Amino acid sequence: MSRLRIFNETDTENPRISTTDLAEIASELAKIGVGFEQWEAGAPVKAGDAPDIILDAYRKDIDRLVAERGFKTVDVVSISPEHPERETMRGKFLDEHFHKEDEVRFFVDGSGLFTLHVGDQVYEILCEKGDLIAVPDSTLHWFDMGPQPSFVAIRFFTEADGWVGHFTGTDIAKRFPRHEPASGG
Ligand SMILES: CSCCC(=O)/C(O)=C/O
Ligand SMILES: [Fe+2]
Ligand code: NI
Repeated sequence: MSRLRIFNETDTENPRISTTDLAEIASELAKIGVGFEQWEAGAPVKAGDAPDIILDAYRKDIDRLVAERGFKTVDVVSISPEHPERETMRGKFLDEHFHKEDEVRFFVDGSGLFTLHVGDQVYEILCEKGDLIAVPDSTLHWFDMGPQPSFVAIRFFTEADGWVGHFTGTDIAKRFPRHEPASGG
């Protein structure tokens, strides 16, 4: 279940808001210019599937979004818990950074934890299958796929170069919760 928690940056343990209500999540995030929508993610794809399979399965949605918003590049991050490079891939996004373009991601399987640092507030968003999130350019943030990653996200870029992160060098991300592994068998 998708979830939003909002913290003061000085209190990493007690969120001042915690909600799984999708309308409330969208409305809180809209206040900081972040788009949060639910899209149908019914194609039979799973974490670890090859990017081409994902792109073929979601071609219609991708083409629509590209036509509407003028994206130049689309790629896929698809990682299962068995991925041999999972630690390296996890480490790539774990520290505070920003992009010089909006960060638009459509989760079509699994989950991941986005955390945004806006002013003195920290917005932790648990994104799940079916969530489309659009974070404005220059927003400070980090992303945790967890130690046993299991997700597929389609990424949309307005820059031809694709993913470019600018790291701030702060340690704020280390002080906030990480993505907890799913419990149970
Ligand atoms: C959810 S897709 C992988 C993470 C990513 O692209 C990013 O920019 C995290 O900040
Ligand atoms: Fe990012
Ligand atoms: Ni700050």
